[in-house]
Amino acid sequence: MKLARNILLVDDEASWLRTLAVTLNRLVPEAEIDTCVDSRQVINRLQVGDYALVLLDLTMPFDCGETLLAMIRSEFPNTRVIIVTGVNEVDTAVRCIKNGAYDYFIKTDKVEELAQSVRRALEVVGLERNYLHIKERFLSRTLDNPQAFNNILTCEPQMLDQFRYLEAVAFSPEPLLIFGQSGTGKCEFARACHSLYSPQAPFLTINLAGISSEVFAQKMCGHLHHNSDGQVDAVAGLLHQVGDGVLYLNEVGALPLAAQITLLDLLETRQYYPLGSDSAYPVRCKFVASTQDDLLKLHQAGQFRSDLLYRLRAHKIKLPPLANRPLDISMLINHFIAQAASEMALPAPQQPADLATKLASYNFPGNLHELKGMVFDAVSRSDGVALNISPFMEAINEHKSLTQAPLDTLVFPKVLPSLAQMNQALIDEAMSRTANNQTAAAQLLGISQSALSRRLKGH
Ligand SMILES: Nc1ncnc2c1ncn2[C@@H]1O[C@H](COP(=O)(O)OP(=O)(O)OP(=O)(O)O)[C@@H](O)[C@H]1O
Repeated sequence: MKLARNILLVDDEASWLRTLAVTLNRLVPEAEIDTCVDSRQVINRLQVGDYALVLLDLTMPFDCGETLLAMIRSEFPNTRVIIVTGVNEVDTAVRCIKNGAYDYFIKTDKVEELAQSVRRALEVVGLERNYLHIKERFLSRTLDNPQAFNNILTCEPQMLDQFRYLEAVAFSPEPLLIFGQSGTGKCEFARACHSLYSPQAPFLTINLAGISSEVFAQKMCGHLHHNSDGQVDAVAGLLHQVGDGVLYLNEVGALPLAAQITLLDLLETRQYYPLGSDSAYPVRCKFVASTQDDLLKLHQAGQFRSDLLYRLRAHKIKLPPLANRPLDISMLINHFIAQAASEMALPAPQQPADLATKLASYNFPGNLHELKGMVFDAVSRSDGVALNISPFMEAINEHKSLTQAPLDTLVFPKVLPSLAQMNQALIDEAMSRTANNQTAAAQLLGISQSALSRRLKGH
């Protein structure tokens, strides 16, 4: 289930129906429009078609509009009804709204206003359907499409929860925001979302780190170039290329403020204009954005728009760092050994039984990128039987020496103390460590007991 977009237009005047269908096709291009001239067929049509919205005339032979309105609201509560009629009576309008009509228009009203109301009704139905779907999926403990997660190995319960959540929200047309350090698997999750949402359509990525607002607009929307000979060259943007697929916005936190407005506009209007063109095209893709930065903090620092932030995180996934997934380490090492051996055409060496335990205290600052790199290095250095563990031990020892360094090294404050202050601090420390035993303290300081005694008296 994606956008709610099926609309049934009901009116006994065939020519009016045709005109209305053409107008709405133009003003609400994302809608799929059917017509019905015979009021007796409306309920049958609703039973077989998945209509989000019915535009209903009031005065028709056989079943009148008000009767149909009551039937639709009771039998198809998830379908909205907008009355479009020649009856310009306040009483009738009030009665229809009270009986559940979403809106009421006179046939002579401005079509733009009707189109706006149609858009809003489709959005409301879409949101309701999404909410129900997400609730149902999330409450279920099993995955319907486990194959979508084939490339994400894990047995950590917190990650499996994220699978179920992703499966529940993948079909929503709202954006998905994936938050996690580099190498925690954000791109793999975006791909899993694509496998669930639109596996037949493209998956495209745009890296936003360092991009300028102009390049962003051009890459997204494409452009038309008007040559001097009157010819027009068109360059298709990502929004055109991706079609109904998934567009992955990598590092959205790096997007300049002006480009954030462009993105917000795309998300809100679901329309775009190629540069150099004044024709609007519909945005049909799903957006998945990733970030290593806390967007709320970026917003507080004035670097990220709050309206975009709230729009992007309609659905959000937070991926834990690898150091918090101890159950996965051994399995991931085996996975990367197999991958490395196959890519380098080498025999796959065996993982030593205690390697994962040795790595338990290592914090993997580069997450899976780092683990993968270590395994590839280890496989290339192995004899084909046992995995060479030196790349792992080097990282562990480096980590140890970095974290222990401050203990063995003097750390001076920014403003250096005077020699007299340092002397006094050393004497105080030695006296305190030896419980005020002057002989022992003098030994620690490398001076005689009488010299220490003189200094203490002087102090
Ligand atoms: N759970 C997993 N099981 C197996 N391989 C994984 C898993 N998670 C990630 N990988 C692999 O680890 C590498 C890093 O993952 P990925 O690119 O998805 O991370 P990322 O968070 O998007 O990184 P970056 O922020 O640098 O773009 C990739 O080669 C990916 O295939």
